[in-house]
Amino acid sequence: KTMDPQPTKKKVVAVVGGGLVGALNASFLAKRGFQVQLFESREDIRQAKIVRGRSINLALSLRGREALKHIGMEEKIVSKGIPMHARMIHSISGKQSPIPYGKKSQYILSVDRANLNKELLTAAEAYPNTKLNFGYKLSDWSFDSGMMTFQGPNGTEEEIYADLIVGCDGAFSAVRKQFLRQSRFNYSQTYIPHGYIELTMPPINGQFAIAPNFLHIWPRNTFMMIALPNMDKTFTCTLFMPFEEFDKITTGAQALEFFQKYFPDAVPLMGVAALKRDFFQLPAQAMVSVKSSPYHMGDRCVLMGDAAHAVVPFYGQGMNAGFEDCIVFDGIMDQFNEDLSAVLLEYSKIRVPDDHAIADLAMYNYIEMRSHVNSRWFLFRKFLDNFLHRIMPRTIIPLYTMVTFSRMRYHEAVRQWQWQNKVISRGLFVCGTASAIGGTFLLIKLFTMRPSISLEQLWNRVPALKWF
Ligand SMILES: Cc1cc2nc3c(=O)[nH]c(=O)nc-3n(C[C@H](O)[C@H](O)[C@H](O)COP(=O)(O)OP(=O)(O)OC[C@H]3O[C@@H](n4cnc5c(N)ncnc54)[C@H](O)[C@@H]3O)c2cc1C
Ligand SMILES: COc1ccc2c(c1)CN(c1nc(C(=O)N(C)c3cc(Cl)c(F)cc3C(=O)O)c(Cl)s1)C2
Repeated sequence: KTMDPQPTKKKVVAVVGGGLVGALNASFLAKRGFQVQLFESREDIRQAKIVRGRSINLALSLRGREALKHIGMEEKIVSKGIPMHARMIHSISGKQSPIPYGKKSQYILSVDRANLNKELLTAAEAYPNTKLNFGYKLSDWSFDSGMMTFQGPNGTEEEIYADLIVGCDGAFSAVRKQFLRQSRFNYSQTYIPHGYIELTMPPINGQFAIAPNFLHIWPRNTFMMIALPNMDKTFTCTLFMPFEEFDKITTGAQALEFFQKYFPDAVPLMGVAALKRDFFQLPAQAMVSVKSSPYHMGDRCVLMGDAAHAVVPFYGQGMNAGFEDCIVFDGIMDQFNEDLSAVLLEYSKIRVPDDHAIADLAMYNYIEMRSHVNSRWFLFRKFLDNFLHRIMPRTIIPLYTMVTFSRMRYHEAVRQWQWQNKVISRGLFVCGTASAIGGTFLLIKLFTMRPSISLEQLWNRVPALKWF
């Protein structure tokens, strides 16, 4: 009688980092029956007071929602989010122009970061095979022994073992440090010259100061401000500006003067005193883009979320991409029946091209937004996108639609977008030459048939000419 196969004593998986991705990942892994130990350097944010630092609210879209759905959290999080069905573009004159994201069902959600993090930690903690450890800061780990070294809550150094280490410790990951010692590990980080601060727009007479179900944008080329609504009827406004511009504004009066020049409609909505106070509450925060590959080391360690790929926020996809990492990893665990060396190798092979693609897209969008995007250009671009999509719905899909409202792999969305750009530019070229030839032919005909018409009569007769 063959020996009954030993019931696999489920492996110990350590999740390092209890931010958005680590907390979510703990649930994904606990659901699979692993012994999950989550280690977070900060105190339990469910007990601590609100810590300022990262963006207060975030845009949650389809990719992130699919991950939440996987652990049964989608409804709970969506119910506390505010739908944004369109962008609201604010021109310098204060004119507001809505641009829908798409059909009725295509909306994004403004969610509160701290609340999301708390809900995800509580969901992970609910699993009997999960333990959350706060005040544990990883300082190193060993590939061969699987031992991790932590600075424990009372300053003690603790060595803890895991079969698998999942690095979800953010853009400045300590888990990734070991990867940097590894040959053939590729790593790049780019700080952009822009920083950001967050300002608040309070409710007026208990109501939202501006339309709530919109992502408000004040595009001003090198400067840009966006505002996302909160459940308490405030808006969190994020001002993006080069650090050297922030450095020039050192007094409340200068801050006010700057806003009156570039965002005049926002001044009365923020309140002059609050604007002067909020502007200097925190120094402008930096934004870094991190790309790395591979995401794994043998069958011992894998990086996910910002630890693997921190992206600039100009696509609202950082968290959504990190959440999608969890779905992809989980799917590969099924595919390879949890054989970790096969799973980790496949995960890097599949996920690196996609996370690099969204990192590139976000950086591309940052460069586009800061160079020539003012409200007229933004409106024109989105109008063109939506117009072409309407006449050729299956051929031309706006890039943001593929990124925000589909699960299409990020690198495939980029390929499709590049193909579309070729089709459009070729199409425009053909139309351009055709209309030039047709137009010239018409003019010649006009002149040969009625030589009497003078140029300024022609000028007056063809109003479109006045644009040239
Ligand atoms: C201004 C701004 C706006 C953004 N807007 C959006 C948006 O609209 N939509 C979107 O999808 N994304 C957005 N993002 C991106 C999003 O914030 C990040 O992608 C997301 O927070 C990444 O989650 P994470 O868990 O991987 O990393 P983090 O959120 O950074 O969490 C890392 C965790 O690890 C812990 N940690 C760090 N080092 C250690 C250590 N050595 N030991 C133990 N624990 C450690 C940290 O305390 C932290 O809790 C935005 C980012 C910024 C900066
Ligand atoms: C909390 O801090 C932040 C900071 C930046 C962002 C968000 C939250 C949420 N963001 C989203 N961006 C898109 C998008 O696809 N694009 C191309 C856009 C990109 C920019 Cl920069 C923009 F201003 C509008 C759009 C737009 O189309 O509305 C979404 Cl869709 S949501 C950017």
